[in-house]
Amino acid sequence: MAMLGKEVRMSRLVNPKSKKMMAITVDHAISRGIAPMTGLHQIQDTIDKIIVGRPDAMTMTKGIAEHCMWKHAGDVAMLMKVSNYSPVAPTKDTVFGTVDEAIRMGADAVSMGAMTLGDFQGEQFETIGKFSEECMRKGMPLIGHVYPKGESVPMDKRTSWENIAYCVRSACELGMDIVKTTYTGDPDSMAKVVACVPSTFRIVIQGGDSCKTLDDYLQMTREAMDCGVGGVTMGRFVWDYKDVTALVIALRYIIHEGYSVKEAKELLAQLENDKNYEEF
Ligand SMILES: O=C(CO)COP(=O)(O)O
Repeated sequence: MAMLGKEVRMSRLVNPKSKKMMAITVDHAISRGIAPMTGLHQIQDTIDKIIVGRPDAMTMTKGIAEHCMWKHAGDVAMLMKVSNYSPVAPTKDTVFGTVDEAIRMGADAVSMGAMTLGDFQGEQFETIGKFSEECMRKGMPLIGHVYPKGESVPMDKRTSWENIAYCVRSACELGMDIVKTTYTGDPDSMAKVVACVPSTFRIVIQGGDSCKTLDDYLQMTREAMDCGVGGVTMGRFVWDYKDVTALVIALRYIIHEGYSVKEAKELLAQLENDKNYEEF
């Protein structure tokens, strides 16, 4: 029974045609500080704009879900983030939520973070191991936000394929179902990462750390989808964009409809102009 529950929930996260997952995340404020996350200040408004663009799922903490998701109940899969790091302790995630809460709130997955290759890897992995056992028992998918940002990793090695592969493989070994991590920067090295886990294990990418321009962002998304990455869980670039809904739709067309960067940019320009979001 529990295994069926997991399958049912996983199916809500993934587009049946493309088999990719498109999630937008709004969980950053606790980790990174509220002041710099200007796109999240008006949190209800930002969530509303994202949902008009119809992503498959949204990642958030329980408190924001309780306040902001009543009017969207059932419109989008909810991924319940149960841990976060802090602006003054960025190498350690602390757990503040439970699997039972996520189930009670109608979530389709539990999501938790870990920073590898640092002083706190051991305790974070220990926690993940316990959650993966409980999630399996209760039919709940477990998603990791796993990055090589521990104390031993220099800044210029945070996207090396070896370190990203280590994160991805660790998440798989700890019993997670999906891992969200950073794109390595090019499709050949990302394909090496993808090859380091069984094909049934889903890798999705974040966006905010790696891209400066819209072109880079769309290009990264296209390349990632083409080299075996199973989707995205994107945040900052999306909700910092001037037309949040239009960008969610343009990304959805890259991820699910196979759009090229050029086609996505044309669609984005059209949407920004006519605001005719419902048609897409
Ligand atoms: O780091 C993240 C928070 O979970 C993910 O998203 P971005 O990098 O796209 O902002």
